[in-house]
Amino acid sequence: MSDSPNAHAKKSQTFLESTDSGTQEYPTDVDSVNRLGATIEPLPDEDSNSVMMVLEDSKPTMMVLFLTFLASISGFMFGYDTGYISSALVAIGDSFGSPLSYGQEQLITAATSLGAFITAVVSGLIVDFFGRKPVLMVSNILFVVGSIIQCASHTVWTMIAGRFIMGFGVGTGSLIAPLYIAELAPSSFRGRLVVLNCMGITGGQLIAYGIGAGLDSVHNGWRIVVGLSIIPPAVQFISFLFLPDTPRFLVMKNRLDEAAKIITKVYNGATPELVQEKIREIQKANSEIPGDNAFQRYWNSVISIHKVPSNFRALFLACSLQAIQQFTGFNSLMYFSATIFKAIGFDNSTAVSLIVAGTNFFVTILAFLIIDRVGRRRMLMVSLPIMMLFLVLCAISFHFVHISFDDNTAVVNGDVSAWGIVIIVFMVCYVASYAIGIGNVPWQQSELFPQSVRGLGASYATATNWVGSLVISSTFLTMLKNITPTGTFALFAALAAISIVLIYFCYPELSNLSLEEVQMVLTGGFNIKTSEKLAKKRKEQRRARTQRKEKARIEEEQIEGL
Ligand SMILES: O[C@H]1[C@H](O)[C@@H](O)[C@H](O)[C@@H](O)[C@H]1O
Repeated sequence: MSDSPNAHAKKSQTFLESTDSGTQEYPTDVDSVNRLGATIEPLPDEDSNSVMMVLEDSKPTMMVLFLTFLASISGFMFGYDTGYISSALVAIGDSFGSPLSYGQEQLITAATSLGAFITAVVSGLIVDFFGRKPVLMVSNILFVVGSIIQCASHTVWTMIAGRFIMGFGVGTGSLIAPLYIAELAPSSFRGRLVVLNCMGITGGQLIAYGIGAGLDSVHNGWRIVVGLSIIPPAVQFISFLFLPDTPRFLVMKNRLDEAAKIITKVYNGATPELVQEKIREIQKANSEIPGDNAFQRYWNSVISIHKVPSNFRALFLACSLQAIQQFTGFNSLMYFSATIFKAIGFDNSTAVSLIVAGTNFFVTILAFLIIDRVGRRRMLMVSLPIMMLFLVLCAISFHFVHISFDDNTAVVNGDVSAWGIVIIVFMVCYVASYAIGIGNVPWQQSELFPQSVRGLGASYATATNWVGSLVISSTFLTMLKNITPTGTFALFAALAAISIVLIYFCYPELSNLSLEEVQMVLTGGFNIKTSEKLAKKRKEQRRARTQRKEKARIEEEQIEGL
């Protein structure tokens, strides 16, 4: 039942007052953190039996791994659908009557990013109301419809329409999959499990490049490449018919019994008492956004995300990281590396591009292995300076290579020189340093927000990603022509330099913290020092607990052996 107008007005007023002061959520803990000058005193000590330590420390259950794997199919589709287009553009040839013009190629490529941008914005509105699972399933339908239209298309415009609709699916999936995973994962494994989705993206890109190259000379082979993309969303759709939404969403909707059932399944060692404690913890971190209808609630979340200081800090960080990921230029290589390598003079440029996609994928596996151990902040502070270095080296090397342009701004000819090889080596190093840090960390975005604005915040950040991808993919060739490859790579390097300063001063260490602790860190400032201390403390506590468990296990074995 909805509130009476008076009651609702009062609720909204209280809400707005509290958002002004920024103390609406987590009154006790956050106040203590602020009072103590952002020390970590109010947090549980090593011997505490708190939910944070027992549940968040637990190894992911089979159920969590299974759900993460299925959700990562969205990542795979994101990668596959953005990856196949470079080979398809070549393979389409004159399937639509005449060869594609440069402008048509741009439109076909950009249609998916544009569609993705639109749904990344809209989905933020709906995931918090309808749930993560139903919206994910709708994205599957959009993927399939988009693929079918493309497969059957005989004109450029139907192809563009198919890519656009598929983009709706890509945008929605790219928002929800990491959100779904982050909300399920125990905190000490959250980073890794979200990176699994990134492995889906980079693996999808690699496979799309590979299949595209393999079917290059098959008549209408590009239709097979597109047609294959129907299978993963169909599998994901059917699986999710039988699978749950996240406990955090269910608690938000007051469906506590369902939430309890799932918490029991996703956390190892979840006794009924711990499950109840976990639910209370989630409730405490969750402020219900008031409003009589969806629009009012959406509007109030928009206000909350901008006016509550900790929410706004989270928003600033999530969007900045996605912008840094895109504006430091990686996708220019993803989409145009074949063009660049052709310009430098390589005959089999698609094969050389496979090296870029392969490096991105394999280094993402490395990121998967270390993200929770090394920490997000440290990975960024190592990866960005190395990236900047190799961007500068690429810029310098391009100065020594002769590249010319035709009227369509496409890059042509040039001899393979020693500098050409040097550029490839530098690019591979650049891609590796990208993939170890900024290629993955921004997708941890959901952990920055409290669940009352998590969908909205993740949607702003995902939309930033797609705008960046759209801008870079539609301006890169023009930049090469107008400010030269040296100027273009120097510009990316300059943006990387600014990013380093931003991360150094603003991005706290969030690895190993529970989603509720992240909110405490972002209250009253960016609290870099506090976050580092807290993350370290959590890590040590975890190590000590593992050692204690191991010791107890050995002792038990010895007693049994007597
Ligand atoms: O994290 C992903 C990944 O790095 C992809 O390779 C890239 O194409 C995407 O734009 C990015 O969001």
